[in-house]
Amino acid sequence: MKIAKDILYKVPIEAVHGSTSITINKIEFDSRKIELNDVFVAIKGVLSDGHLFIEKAISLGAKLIICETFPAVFTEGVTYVKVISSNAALAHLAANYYDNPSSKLKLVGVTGTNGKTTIASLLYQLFKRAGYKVGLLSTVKIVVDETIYGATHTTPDSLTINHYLNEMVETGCEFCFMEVSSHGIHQKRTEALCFEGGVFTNLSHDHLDYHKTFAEYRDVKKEFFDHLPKTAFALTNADDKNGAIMLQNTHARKKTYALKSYADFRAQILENQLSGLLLKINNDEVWVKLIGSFNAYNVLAIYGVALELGLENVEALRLLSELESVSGRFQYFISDTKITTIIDYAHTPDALENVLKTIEDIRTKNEQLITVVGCGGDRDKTKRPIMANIASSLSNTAIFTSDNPRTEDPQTIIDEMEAGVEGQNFKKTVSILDRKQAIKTACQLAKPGDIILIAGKGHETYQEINGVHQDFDDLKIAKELIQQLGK
Ligand SMILES: CC(=O)N[C@H]1[C@@H](OP(=O)(O)OP(=O)(O)OC[C@H]2O[C@@H](n3ccc(=O)[nH]c3=O)[C@H](O)[C@@H]2O)O[C@H](CO)[C@@H](O)[C@@H]1O[C@H](C)C(=O)N[C@@H](C)C(=O)N[C@H](CCC(=O)O)C(=O)O
Ligand SMILES: Nc1ncnc2c1ncn2[C@@H]1O[C@H](COP(=O)(O)OP(=O)(O)OP(=O)(O)O)[C@@H](O)[C@H]1O
Ligand SMILES: N[C@H](CCC[C@H](N)C(=O)O)C(=O)O
Ligand SMILES: [Mg+2]
Repeated sequence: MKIAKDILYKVPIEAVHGSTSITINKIEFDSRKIELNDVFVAIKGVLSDGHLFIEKAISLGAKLIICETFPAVFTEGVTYVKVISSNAALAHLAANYYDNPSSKLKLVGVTGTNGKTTIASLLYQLFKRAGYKVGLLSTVKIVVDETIYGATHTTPDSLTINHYLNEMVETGCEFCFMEVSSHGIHQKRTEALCFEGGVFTNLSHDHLDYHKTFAEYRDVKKEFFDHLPKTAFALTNADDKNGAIMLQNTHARKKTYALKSYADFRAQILENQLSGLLLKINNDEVWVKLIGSFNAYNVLAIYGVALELGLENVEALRLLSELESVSGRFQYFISDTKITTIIDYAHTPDALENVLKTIEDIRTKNEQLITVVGCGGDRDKTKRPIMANIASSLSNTAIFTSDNPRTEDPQTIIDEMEAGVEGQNFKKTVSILDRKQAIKTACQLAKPGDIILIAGKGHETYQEINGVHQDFDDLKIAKELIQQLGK
């Protein structure tokens, strides 16, 4: 049981109607979950407006209503608090409700278009290997030291974040690494958290359905760094043209990493093979099992964070060399006939181009590259033709197929992809609606030594079609087909 006024601490309040000395049960922002004596936070969403459900919440027992506009009539015995932003209020309420768990461990947020899951997951792995209890909030999963929970978002809502942070504190975790998505920042899911550090990876085309312009998308990411405290570090990629912009107005300790520019943490790629990368980080050589030049950036960012959090240089380098790849991020297997199949979550033009260029760097001319790729439905449509163009120009064969069509017609998505293919590349492409058939065709086409890239779904174990999640695992299916076909 908590007292209303205690959990309202730091919430920017405009007006109050009723008493804030009441005891409350728990906080909800979905009226359907309200129980007796709960707080209902009314949020103006994308699809509907929580303010329309205030009456419903009260009928289910809500005693404290947090809203941006007062209703026309007040209900007796219910307290109403008018706030400037319900999202921001929710963030503070959630942090207060769980006694500010983010201030009781070292929390590091990773933001940027690509690399968040990789960096956050590998930091989790590295600090576990260093002997600490650690937490992780990522697209793939939520981990409280060794207990794994499913993830629904890259950055969950603030109630969920604080719930798990609290569990981490209770379990004795000293560190937590979390992904900070642009939706998360925009919806203030991370607003009341106390960060020890922030990392910027890179910025490229994504989510322009939600953010409308690239500048708006960039500024939302920057907001995360604007809000970091003086005591935190802000580590940015100096090779990315938006890297410096991110730190323009931050109060945090500014640190940079780069392969091409001057930076606090510098690396050089000495070798880049299918078995890993040999890097020279500052003055030390280290062999890591991760593949592809983009992973040199990820490794360098991880190294920077490890040092900023107090690990010794030698220990950080040793731990880097032990890291294992993250599920669905350049995950691969080699068949009996030496066909290499790579599963990668690349679902943006930039990520796809990176993965294809990485394969280009490590393959010899004799091997054919067959790419299977689709684009998700109900998401940014403008990336479809661009991704198809990239796949068809950088592969010997590109097979366009369905990703998660969601509520869209999968054939329409493929048509929109095909529109981006340049004339001279058209003969290298084929469209197969059914993802399993598309993967099967790639396996049939592949000759010994060839490379198959299956892009877009990475770790996902389902395909979402019209609201239904059907079992689908790219890695499992590819392994089965390769075996069935005796490849
Ligand atoms: C577009 C978007 O970000 N939507 C998020 C948003 O929901 P919304 O604004 O659509 O909510 P809404 O349905 O309009 O409802 C408004 C309010 O009314 C409430 N309501 C609604 C109905 C009712 O009967 N009673 C009631 O109280 C709802 O609980 C809500 O508080 O707030 C919800 C609660 O936090 C989120 O779950 C939801 O994420 C949806 C499911 C989603 O798909 N989000 C994706 C796009 C997302 O956030 N992705 C990023 C990663 C992107 C990336 O970098 O790859 C992420 O961090 O996961
Ligand atoms: N530093 C990087 N630069 C460019 N591309 C990268 C980088 N790291 C990973 N990628 C590519 O982007 C894909 C997605 O990587 P990852 O899941 O780590 O990113 P993310 O930022 O968490 O993405 P999401 O927003 O979807 O959660 C990977 O599968 C890989 O192809
Ligand atoms: N976090 C990403 C996931 C996309 C994954 C891809 N498989 C798809 O379904 O579009 C997003 O919400 O845009
Ligand atoms: Mg992610």
